[in-house]
Amino acid sequence: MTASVAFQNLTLGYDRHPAVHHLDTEISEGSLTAIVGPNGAGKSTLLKGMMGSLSPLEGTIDFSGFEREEIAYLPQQSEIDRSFPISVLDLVSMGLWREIGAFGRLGRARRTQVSDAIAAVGLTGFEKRPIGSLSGGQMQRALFARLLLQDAKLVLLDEPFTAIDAKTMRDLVEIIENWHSEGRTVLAVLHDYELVGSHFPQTLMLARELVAHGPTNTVLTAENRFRARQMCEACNSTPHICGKSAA
Ligand SMILES: Nc1ncnc2c1ncn2[C@@H]1O[C@H](COP(=O)(O)OP(=O)(O)OP(=O)(O)O)[C@@H](O)[C@H]1O
Repeated sequence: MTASVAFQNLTLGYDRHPAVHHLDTEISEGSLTAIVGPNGAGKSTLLKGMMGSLSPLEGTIDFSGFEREEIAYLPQQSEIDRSFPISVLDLVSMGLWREIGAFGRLGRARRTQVSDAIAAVGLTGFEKRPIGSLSGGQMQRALFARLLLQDAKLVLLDEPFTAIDAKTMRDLVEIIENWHSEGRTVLAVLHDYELVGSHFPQTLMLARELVAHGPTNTVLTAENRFRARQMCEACNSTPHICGKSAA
């Protein structure tokens, strides 16, 4: 059976103020999708809804063929607490928590897996470094190493390339493309339309409501981008008349 994530009349929000309105669309298994839209369009809110940290105000998210434990999530950098005193090795090892539990010890095979993941993101030699001492790009590499170990079927990335250099971005895009070729389903919130056009076959454009979803070349049109900006500006200036009303 093929898996999918179906959004049915989905409305998500905060204190009953909707940030994503009446979304109806479906993400198919194995797709590589960029989620785009202006600031405040509801992109991060949609990922939080998929992670279960926000409950729908209305409608449903139906994960057919995906178990909750098979979903990996990379939050925006600004939401990650880097003051916590752990090393790169500890952070990356957390990717194995499903197999070893929160306080389990790493056996030799697991230690090799962790070293391989650290090597795959180019951080060999950084194992003992506290995460608070890493640059933004090094931290993002460490978080991708943790994702590699999670071995998830569905990977959700919130602005994975913010504040990183071009080389790091190329390396991380390669990891994402490998996930895609392995048949994993990947959704990434992105702002760089050129990057989306060259590496992401599918795009979902949001402006609180769905603007368009489908092959990237049909979604990333000047007309859709203009409409998305207009819809978001209307929402931000007069939220009470934004689109359809929530329940
Ligand atoms: N914790 C929160 N409490 C209240 N409102 C929130 C909260 N988080 C987000 N919002 C509001 O919900 C709306 C959508 O925010 P969201 O972060 O999903 O947008 P986004 O498309 O990811 O934006 P950006 O591109 O700026 O990151 C915005 O109006 C935002 O102010």
